[in-house]
Amino acid sequence: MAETVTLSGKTVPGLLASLDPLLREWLPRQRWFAGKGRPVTGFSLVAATELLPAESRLGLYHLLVRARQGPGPGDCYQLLIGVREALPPRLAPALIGHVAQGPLTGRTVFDALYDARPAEVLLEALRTEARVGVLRCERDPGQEIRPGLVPRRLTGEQSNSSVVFGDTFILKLLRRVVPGVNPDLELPLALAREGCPRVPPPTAWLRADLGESHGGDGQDEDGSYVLGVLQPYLQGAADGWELALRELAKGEDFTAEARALGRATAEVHGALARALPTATLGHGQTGHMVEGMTERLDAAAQAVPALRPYAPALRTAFTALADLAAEGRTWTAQRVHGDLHLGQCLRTSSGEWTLIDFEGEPARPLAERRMPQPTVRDVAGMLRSFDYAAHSADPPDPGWAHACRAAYCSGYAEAAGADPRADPVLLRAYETDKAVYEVVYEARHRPDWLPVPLSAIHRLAAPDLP
Ligand SMILES: Nc1ncnc2c1ncn2[C@@H]1O[C@H](COP(=O)(O)OP(=O)(O)O)[C@@H](O)[C@H]1O
Ligand SMILES: O=P(O)(O)O[C@H]1O[C@H](CO)[C@@H](O[C@H]2O[C@H](CO)[C@@H](O)[C@H](O)[C@H]2O)[C@H](O)[C@H]1O
Repeated sequence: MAETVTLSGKTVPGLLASLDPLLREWLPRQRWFAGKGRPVTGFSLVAATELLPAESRLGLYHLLVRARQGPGPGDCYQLLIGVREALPPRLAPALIGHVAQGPLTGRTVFDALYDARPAEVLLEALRTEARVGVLRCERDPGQEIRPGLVPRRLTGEQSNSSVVFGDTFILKLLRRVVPGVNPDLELPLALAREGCPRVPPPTAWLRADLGESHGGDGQDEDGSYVLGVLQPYLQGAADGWELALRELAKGEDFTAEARALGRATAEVHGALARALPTATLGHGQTGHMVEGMTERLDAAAQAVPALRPYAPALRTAFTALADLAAEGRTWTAQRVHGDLHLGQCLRTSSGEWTLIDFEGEPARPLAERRMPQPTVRDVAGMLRSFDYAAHSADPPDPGWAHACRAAYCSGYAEAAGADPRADPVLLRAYETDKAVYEVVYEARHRPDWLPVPLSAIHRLAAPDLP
């Protein structure tokens, strides 16, 4: 049984003075730091909540800080800062630094998510729907959370940070946060209401309620931030990326799984279309969409020189779509996953495919991520992912990707009643847009992987070559 704890909720004057020089060094080194490549020039505090006072053996602070990087207010990050006299060796990888100034002088601060006690404190707060400082915990009254579940931090490369509790729940704490409705909570809640079994239903969630606008990136700005979501942990589930690589290494066929994944995607799309508003994209909206794709391509070509020679040919994928719209073609749009790839698909121990991580592409503005879009966008993401897997194999196996891509589209068509391949212009535009995104993503986060999306760019730029 978890030890009960009273969360302090105090604010701490001067806290940032203690942390600033250490965070400047530490923050840019984190996998989830979104502003890679530009130095952090300073911080401003959006909110600080003391959970456990620093005078106790373990101090714990919840922080929302903006990291300035050049002009503009900078991105806002969620940090859970632990404070101890000294770190035990098991917490060495969590070290942020030794404080030399301000109220925490002489103490050691660390990323508290590496430690069990802070994670227990968070779970207990969610379980009891605690309200402390600006933090608000809410939960689904229909799901039980047993007290005292043992936490374990996930160690994989992530855009956010996750903790598993007793193999029963997983808590994802968002790292770069923006005010407004977050699709990572909004869509799973809507799907749960719709009774869709393909997505784990949110059990509890954490928000910061700042009451007034604090500068965000879109129309949804309302001073309320979604900070984390607790959901059932699918014990024994395997992620699609690892499964695909395993089958590739063995030279095994993956088309049955690809087909099942296509069906699962179509079912989730069906439920989203029932749960949330849809739209028709006419000439104007399609033009806007094409403009966005073209702008992203231009920005990507600026940022990644290897993309430049392909830009004119890639642009034709977008102009072809604009031409169809000019002839009067329209498309149905609805809420979609927004960043679907094999790593977002979990195959449960009973063999069912489940989709996770509805945050959308983290780098895009929230308002854009929440806009209705053609479902082909997710299909394109998955098609790209089969290609990624095949090109990560040694030697690359384009035939494997080709077979999986076809099987995925067939599975999708079976469940949706419409085959994404029936609209090749739309599909090519979205696949191109996704490959361009991936080029930028890899250049920024994993330069060694850049050849993978670039090989697709090469093919997409010359679609008629064999
Ligand atoms: N409900 C779940 N059950 C089991 N594992 C999960 C679940 N949700 C997420 N995971 C694991 O956690 C990892 C990170 O989750 P994800 O939502 O993709 O976070 P991020 O946005 O940080 O990438 C996933 O790749 C998956 O392995
Ligand atoms: O899962 P995230 O929300 O963090 O998504 C980001 O990271 C992904 C990589 O971890 C990245 O996906 C790309 O690499 C995958 C293999 O690692 C591949 O399956 C995907 O098809 C490819 O796009 C994703 O784009 C990015 O947003």
